[in-house]
Amino acid sequence: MAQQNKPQVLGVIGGSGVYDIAGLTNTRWQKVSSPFGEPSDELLFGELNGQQLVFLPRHGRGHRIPPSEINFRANIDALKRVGVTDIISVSAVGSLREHLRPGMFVIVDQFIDRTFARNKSFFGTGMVAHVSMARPVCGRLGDHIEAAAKAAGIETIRGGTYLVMEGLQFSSLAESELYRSWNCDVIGMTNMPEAKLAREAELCYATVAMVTDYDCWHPQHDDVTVDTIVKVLLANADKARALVKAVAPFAFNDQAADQCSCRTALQYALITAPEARDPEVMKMLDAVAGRLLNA
Ligand SMILES: CSC[C@H]1O[C@H](OP(=O)(O)O)[C@H](O)[C@@H]1O
Ligand SMILES: Nc1ncnc2[nH]cnc12
Repeated sequence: MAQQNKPQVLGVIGGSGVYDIAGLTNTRWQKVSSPFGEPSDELLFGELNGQQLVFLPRHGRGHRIPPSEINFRANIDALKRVGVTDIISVSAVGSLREHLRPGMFVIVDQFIDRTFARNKSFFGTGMVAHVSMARPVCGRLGDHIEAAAKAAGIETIRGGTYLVMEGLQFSSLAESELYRSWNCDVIGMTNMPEAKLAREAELCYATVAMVTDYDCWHPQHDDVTVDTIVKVLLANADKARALVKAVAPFAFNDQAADQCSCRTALQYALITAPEARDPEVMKMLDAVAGRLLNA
């Protein structure tokens, strides 16, 4: 069932403060069309140590697109379409825990999805599928990020629950305290439905969450503002770039990648009978579910 001999291509989705990626060679920005609409921006193709890497700024260059209006489906479809197999999401987050201080990096492993105004699936009427989100991030990719961070001397915390809120406004104090009572660790506005769609597209997905603030619950810290977030992001941008660079050799040289369960996430997920499938919907799924539908 594993996908044999598929070349590994690392994709990086850059969040707030990360609108391109330094140190790539043979770079070109290129428009990629998707049946799901417009991705956030052109994709930046480049090479890192001779291996292909594809970068997409989640909010577009210049941070034009707010979280609720990001076309997550087009972004993930475009990355899959150009051959990306593994996605590292880089995201700014607020901390809901005393010990997660601004400047720290967290490799999150769970999400609580509180978003409500977004297209959350590639599937629907005409082709229904239900993938597992029990373990929403790729543990294998998480291992590589952890190893790379260690090698690069970057302090990271492994594990944590990311509460995904709709926004665009930041949380009220009551909401922030509610999420803390749910044992959430960090809060942001973007990693859902991104992680769900990556799973549907059978892509490995892991998040590096960069803590920028204490949201609004900490009695000794000011309530979060964009200004504070940007200041902390700027101070940590080099660290984020160094981490992406350091992960690449680990991710590129992983013999176990083909066996990763993320890559067969749709195997037992499709439920619509072949004769009940809508050909138009199937056409749109050519990249996302091509492994099964074109077989
Ligand atoms: C600019 S502050 C709020 C903004 O930052 C985070 O985005 P991303 O995950 O793309 O770094 C947060 O989720 C909000 O969208
Ligand atoms: N406190 C916060 N709430 C939501 N998104 C964020 N991104 C960075 N900090 C945040």
